[in-house]
Amino acid sequence: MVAGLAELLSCPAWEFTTFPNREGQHELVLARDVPFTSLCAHHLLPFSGTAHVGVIPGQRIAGLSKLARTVETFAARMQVQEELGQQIATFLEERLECRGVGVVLTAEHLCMTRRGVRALGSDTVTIACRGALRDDPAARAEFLQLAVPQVRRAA
Ligand SMILES: Nc1nc2c(ncn2[C@@H]2O[C@H](COP(=O)(O)OP(=O)(O)OP(=O)(O)O)[C@@H](O)[C@H]2O)c(=O)[nH]1
Repeated sequence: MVAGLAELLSCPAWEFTTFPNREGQHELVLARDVPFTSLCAHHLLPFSGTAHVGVIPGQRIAGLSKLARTVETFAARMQVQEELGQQIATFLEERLECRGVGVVLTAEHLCMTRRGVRALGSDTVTIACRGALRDDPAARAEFLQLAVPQVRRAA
């Protein structure tokens, strides 16, 4: 497990409010376009963009703001984008004991667009999926179609 993640799992800075899944919501719940800013651990320059966080609930439903709070909490560290997505997915999977988690991050890295290679206008998309959103092709396709901006625009 990533250093510090175990500590956060047992003691987040905010209440991770959940509700009983009384009506059997075992379909996708998706928080889209959650803005985030983090700091590139290598260059100490910001990278920022949007997160799309999908959950297929199990016995509990997450308070919706807690999905965005999870993104904010992990983005507050110095990060590598791939690890940020994986940490969010691991945290939600563990806390919610849900059937699936998917995290799509789209971000501009200033270390890549404003210095170095200066690839102005580029962004980076990373995907971290667990459970049904990783292993069930239909569930994964539905999640990505609703989450990924390029797919959404084409639809
Ligand atoms: N799943 C779900 N959650 C909802 C809905 N409406 C509101 N919520 C969430 O219910 C939760 C209530 O959590 P609390 O911790 O009591 O609320 P809070 O202290 O205002 O927390 P923050 O909104 O995170 O500041 C929040 O996460 C809301 O976003 C809904 O229709 N579905």
